[in-house]
Amino acid sequence: MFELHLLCPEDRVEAVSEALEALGAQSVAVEDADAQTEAEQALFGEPGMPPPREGWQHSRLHALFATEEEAQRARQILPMQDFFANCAVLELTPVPDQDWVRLTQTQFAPVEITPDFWIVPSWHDLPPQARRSIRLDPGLAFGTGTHPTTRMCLRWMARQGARPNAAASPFGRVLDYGCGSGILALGAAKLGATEIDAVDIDPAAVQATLENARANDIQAMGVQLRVGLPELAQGPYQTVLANILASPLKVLAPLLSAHVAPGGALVLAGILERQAQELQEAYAPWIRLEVADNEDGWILMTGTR
Ligand SMILES: C[S@@+](CC[C@H](N)C(=O)[O-])C[C@H]1O[C@@H](n2cnc3c(N)ncnc32)[C@H](O)[C@@H]1O
Repeated sequence: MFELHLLCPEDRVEAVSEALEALGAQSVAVEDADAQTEAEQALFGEPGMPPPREGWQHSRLHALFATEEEAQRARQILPMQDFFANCAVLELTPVPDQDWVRLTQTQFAPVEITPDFWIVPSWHDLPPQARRSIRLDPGLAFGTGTHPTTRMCLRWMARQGARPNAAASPFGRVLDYGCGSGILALGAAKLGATEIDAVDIDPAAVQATLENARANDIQAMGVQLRVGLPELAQGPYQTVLANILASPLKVLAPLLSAHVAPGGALVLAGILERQAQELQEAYAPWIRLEVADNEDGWILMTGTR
């Protein structure tokens, strides 16, 4: 593999990316050329909505080609194009052969939720102190336990389970709304929930959750786990978990609130610190949300109906 590195202003990123793909690039990655400097710019997009911009003011593009000939051709042809004005080819580098599977695996170590509750990839031994664990490998669906939003939801559940007077299942009937890999549903099962519905708009997430449930023997534990598209969620739940993002969480406020049983808990993640008030306002007709945890600029909001 060979990688062509280029610089582009924001308004050329799309045209140059498309041209690179037309010239045989197998992938094009775009990053902020000013990253780690004073000029670094944050660029957040919400799912289902167009990105706020196509790229950064100074964007660095990395295009991956299968052969050196293809990469050289792109290197020669692009500078002749009108749309390449103000862009530059930086260099062409060979990509060293690597054991990509091993390399990926080394990037996923066991994740500690609490000292005795861990997320552990299948190729790792369980840490000796792990009394409870979720076996989970990175896949197409979001949720490996490495993101603060997921970790805060799991920590919240672990705290409920750890209460001295907690009943056998501290969660009652559980809804994992936007289940991704199913990590929160699996966490709830490992922490004592016996009746769980996990739903997602993405069929790949539904599939991943089913596979991860099998890998964790959830059925053998006597847990009734139902997995499907959002319409599977029906009726009241004692615990409703949703780690999505602020915009969809606001749109979903009436629906999620309606699923929370009287006295039940709503647990929301995917929210940035500065978005706390807008979430409080969106849920105010039904539930008073409070900030229950925070990590790396993300917050966990919870409330009781
Ligand atoms: C950030 S991931 C969270 C995955 C996992 N629950 C976790 O905590 O790591 C958000 C998930 O919500 C799903 N999602 C987004 N909008 C949704 C909606 N309106 N209804 C249901 N699921 C949605 C996405 O497909 C994605 O799998």
